[in-house]
Amino acid sequence: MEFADLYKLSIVVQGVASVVGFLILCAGVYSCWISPILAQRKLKRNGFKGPPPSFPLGNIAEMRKKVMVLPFDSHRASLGITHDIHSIVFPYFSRWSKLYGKVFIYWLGTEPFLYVSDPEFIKQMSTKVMAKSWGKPRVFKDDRKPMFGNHGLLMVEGQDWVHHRHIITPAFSPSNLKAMANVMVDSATIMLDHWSSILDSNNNKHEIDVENDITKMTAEIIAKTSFGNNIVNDENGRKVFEKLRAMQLALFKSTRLVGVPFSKFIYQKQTQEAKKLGQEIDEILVSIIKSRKDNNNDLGQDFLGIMLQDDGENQKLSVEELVDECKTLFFSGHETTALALTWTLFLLALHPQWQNQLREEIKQVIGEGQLLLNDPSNVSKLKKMGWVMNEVLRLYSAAPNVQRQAREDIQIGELIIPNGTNIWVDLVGMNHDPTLWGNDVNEFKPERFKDDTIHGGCKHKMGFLPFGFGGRMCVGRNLTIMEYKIVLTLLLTRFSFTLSPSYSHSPAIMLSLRPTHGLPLIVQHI
Ligand code: HEM
Repeated sequence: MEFADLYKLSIVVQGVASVVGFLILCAGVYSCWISPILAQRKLKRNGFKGPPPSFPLGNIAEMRKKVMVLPFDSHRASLGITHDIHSIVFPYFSRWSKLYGKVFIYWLGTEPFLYVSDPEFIKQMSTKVMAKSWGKPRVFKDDRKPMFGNHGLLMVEGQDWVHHRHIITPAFSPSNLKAMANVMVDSATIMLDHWSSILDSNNNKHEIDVENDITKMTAEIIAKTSFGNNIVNDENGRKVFEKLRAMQLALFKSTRLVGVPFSKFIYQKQTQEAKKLGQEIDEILVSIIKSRKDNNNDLGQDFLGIMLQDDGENQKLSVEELVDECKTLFFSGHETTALALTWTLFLLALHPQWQNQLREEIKQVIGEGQLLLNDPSNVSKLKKMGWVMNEVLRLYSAAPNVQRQAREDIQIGELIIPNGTNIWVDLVGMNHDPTLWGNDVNEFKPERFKDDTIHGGCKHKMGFLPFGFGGRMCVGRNLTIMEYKIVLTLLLTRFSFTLSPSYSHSPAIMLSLRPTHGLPLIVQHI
């Protein structure tokens, strides 16, 4: 090629590169700036109010100021133990809802979110839109991809969601759950025997961080129920189990600027760490799934085995989908249950009379000694324990919110929720709303569920949604209820609990609602 031709070619290449660069810049400016401004105008036209956002953080600056966890000592000194936690964990929502009502718009970066803590609005929303037509916020899908993938039940949408839900629901059938009860008894007993040996060498009284131990135990239970009993001894199984927990910690550590353009580049180290762990976990899960598939004659009755079964009607899930389902079940299946148990022990430590009432009920319903081992599913008859569980989920909602994204314009009364708007249903806000529960809203009163076991006397039937609402309601709720009752029965029949002086009351949102400094309790043999 002649020099002149080369020169012409390089001019053309430079021209094309400049045009491509310009187009990328335009696309960036449009999606990060112009599109959010247009969305904001549309929301205002449709009657939505809310705190004014600024570019590029939206309302995050104001939210982050208040989210900061106070240092251990100053927090202990400044806070007594109050169950009025909405203004502690979501001070900005608490303030904004006084200004703008129970439905308003706020911004995470350049993403508009519709805040909702009005049960009537939720009722109307869920009658207008079918479960499969809701989306899940794209910003969260992206942010939590290493944990849940994009093909697990929590994140899939549309017809894919229908397909996944259809395959996964049978795994939680009563007969499958009954078969899982012994796994729960075994794992809980290992933890309790360990506590016993600590007490034996400490004059029957010792401080134990129960949150830590309970989380490990529920993680072991979900690992065994997902992949079979051998998973904790198997080399690959142990690795995947450890890496899943490491990734969870990596994601908890970081308070990322979700919704802010290019924020991934600011938190590059954490993003890379979670991504790398995510890839390693995927590889190990693929090898576990493949070897299980090769052993076609014995797929097993754990979650993985059930998901692999072909009922002749449904196409099975692909390996990629199975990997995401395994991760989804692991993360959504142990953290929330562990927190429900942890906050229960906290509240029972403050209310020893309820420890005694539950022990009495256990004695009456289950009897003493070995009965639990004969038929662990007997625990379903423990009614008072059910009230306690509901009251704990009300005061300290393990899952503090439910999220959706509109995939079409939705008209609710006079308002139109524009397509693409993210929706944040504030369960903590509703659970602590005196207009729904009365003036004793922040008191621990399990008896409010005595005559109204489902709604606890809440003034609106959609005001208490610990497991979500509509067709996307939690698929694991029956498993949780059984696990909660089995573990709590075993705990209360062997030990008594009081709050340690070193406990600092600092509930905080780290995906779930957690005690920031753990839960140290003084544990004694009965
Ligand atoms: C105290 C324990 C639990 C609480 C408070 C809880 C709460 C929730 C909530 C609020 C939702 C969202 C529902 C919605 O979007 O409307 C949900 C969904 C889900 N939960 Fe749970 N959950 C718990 C335990 C579990 C367990 C043990 C598992 C699995 C073993 C599980 C698996 C899931 C899955 C897969 C979804 C997505 C369902 C779908 O979108 O179809 N959860 N849960």
